[in-house]
Amino acid sequence: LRDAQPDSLHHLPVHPLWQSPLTIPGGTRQSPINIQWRDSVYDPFLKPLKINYDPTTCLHIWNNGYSFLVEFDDSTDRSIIVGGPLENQYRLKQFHFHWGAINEWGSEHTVDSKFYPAELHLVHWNAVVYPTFEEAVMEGNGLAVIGVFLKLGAHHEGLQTLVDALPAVKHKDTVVEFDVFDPSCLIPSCPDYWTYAGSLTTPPLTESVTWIIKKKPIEVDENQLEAFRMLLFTSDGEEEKRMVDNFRPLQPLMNRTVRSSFQ
Ligand SMILES: Clc1ccc(Cc2nnn[n-]2)cc1
Ligand SMILES: [Zn+2]
Repeated sequence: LRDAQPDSLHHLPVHPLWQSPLTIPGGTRQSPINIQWRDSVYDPFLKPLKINYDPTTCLHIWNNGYSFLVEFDDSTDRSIIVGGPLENQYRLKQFHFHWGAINEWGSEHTVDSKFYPAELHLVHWNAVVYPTFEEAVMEGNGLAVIGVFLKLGAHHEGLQTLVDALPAVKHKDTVVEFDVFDPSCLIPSCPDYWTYAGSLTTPPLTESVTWIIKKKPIEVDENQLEAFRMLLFTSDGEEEKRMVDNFRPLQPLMNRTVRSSFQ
C-alpha cells in the first residue's frame, strides 16, 4: 500500500515534490494513510470539533508550485478550531487542496482503499504553546489539519467564488487578493470524523500533525474539478506542466490506531 500511486503514474517523470523521500527514514507516523473503516476504534471521549472562522481574516490565494493556498491572517485568535481530539485551540493558517488528473484518484487519504477525486486540507497551528508557525511545524502537537474529501456531484456554490479566482494564479509564484471568504462553507455539517497522529505530506514532512478527517465528503461538479487541473506547476515562461496528481503516496500505518468520533 505504501506506493498506492496509480501505476499509470509510474512511468511519468517523478515530480520534484515526490523526489523527497517517499517515506522518512525512521518515520513512525507518516501521512497520508488508508483509513480502514472497520479497524477504526470509536472513542466516546472524543469531543465535537468546534470551528470558529472570521471570514475577514482571509488574505490572498497563492500558487506555490505544489498546490494553491488560501492564506489567513494568523496574528490573532480570530479564526480557530478547538475540541475534537485537540488539547489546545489551533489557529487557521491556510487551506489548500490535492487532486488528480482524472476523477479516479486525487485524494491523499483513502477510505477502505477508495480514492476521492480531491481532498481539502485546512492547516492550523498551536499558538497557545508555540510562538510561531515555523516552530509549531517541528513539534508533535504543533499542527492540526482538517481533511475533507471532495466527490463528483452537485455544483458547490461556496467553492465557486474560489474557482473564479484561480485563473489569476495559473502560474507558480503568482498571488491574487482574496479578502473575504469563510472556509467553514467547505466543511460538511455532519460532525463525524476520524483522527490519527500523522505528518505533513510535503516537505518538511514533519510528524507534527493531528489529523481530523471528516467522514462525509462535500460535492463539487466536473467544471470545478477541471478548474483545479488548469493550474500549472510551472512559472510563466517555462514549459507548461499541468498541476495534477499533487498527492503523496500512502504511507505505512505502523503502530497507530485511527479513532472515530462516531459508532
Ligand atoms: Cl506548512 C505546510 C507544509 C506542507 C503542507 C502540505 C500538506 N501537508 N499535509 N497536508 N498537506 C501543508 C502545510
Ligand atoms: Zn495538504
